[in-house]
Amino acid sequence: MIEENKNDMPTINWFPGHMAKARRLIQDNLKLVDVVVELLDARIPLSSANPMLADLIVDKPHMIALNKADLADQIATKEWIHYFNQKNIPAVAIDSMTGKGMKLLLKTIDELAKEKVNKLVSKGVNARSARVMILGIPNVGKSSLINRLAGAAIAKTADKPGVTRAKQWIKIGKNLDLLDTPGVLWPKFEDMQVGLKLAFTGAINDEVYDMEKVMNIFLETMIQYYPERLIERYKLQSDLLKNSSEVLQAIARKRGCLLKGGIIDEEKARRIILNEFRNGKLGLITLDRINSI
Ligand SMILES: Nc1nc2c(ncn2[C@@H]2O[C@H](COP(=O)(O)OP(=O)(O)OP(=O)(O)O)[C@@H](O)[C@H]2O)c(=O)[nH]1
Repeated sequence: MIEENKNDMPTINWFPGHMAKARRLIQDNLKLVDVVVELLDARIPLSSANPMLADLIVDKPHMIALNKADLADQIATKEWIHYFNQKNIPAVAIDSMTGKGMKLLLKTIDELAKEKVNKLVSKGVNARSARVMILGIPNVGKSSLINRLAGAAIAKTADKPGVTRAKQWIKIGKNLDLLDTPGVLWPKFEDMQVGLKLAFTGAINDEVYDMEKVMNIFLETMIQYYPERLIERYKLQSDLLKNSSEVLQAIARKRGCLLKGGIIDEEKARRIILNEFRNGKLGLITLDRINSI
């Protein structure tokens, strides 16, 4: 059990002023769109969610895209999709780097928007493209997704008169316009576990947290859920996997992380492990699990 200690948590600049500003910006943009795509990190679908989102979007059609699915445990991703579907929230797994899942994403947005567009048509308004915006916490892949969709775009539309002059819309597909700037949600920090997972996945800047503490807990998590990945990747003896400090030392030795006089360079080993996790070299890993809700 990890002790909750708020003082250990990184301080990012999400103090109330920033949150209020982010909230206002999102609320302004929400007025312009028909559908909201909430982008989550497939490795941490709970920890990368912003609990205030529901209040912000009220009854706007909304779906979830689990991004970075190429790095997540595929079985866990399927379970998460099922979990959200049961709550009547459409959810799809995507990889914004390769474009995997984009077709299903667009189809799902289209379906969500249909009702709104049909309503306009029934009121005698000419059918228009549905408008959509992407929301998510920092580093979840919002720009990558927008670029990916824009790359496939038929054309980029200029400012839309009558909507707002400053907004840029990207035409994606026949019937969709995407707001080219995403909404940045603030991550939630109150829960120590959530903060740690945000740190593992790079949602929090590496400079602002205690790498030693975070990596100890990362290794504990790996020992608990994915011990075989550590064994495979670092060719460890399975009886070594008792605690994070032994594992760290063993990995450091295997990787030649040594300082003068043969002293182990733990800091270097921590960086190696973290980078390898983030690059998917430890295999496909999901750190938020349904059975822990
Ligand atoms: N493996 C993988 N990496 C991704 C994916 N999408 C984005 N990334 C990477 O994640 C990092 C963050 O992506 P961005 O698109 O900059 O994220 P963002 O949400 O716009 O970030 P902010 O500008 O900080 O709000 C980059 O290094 C991307 O290359 C994905 O689907 N798979």
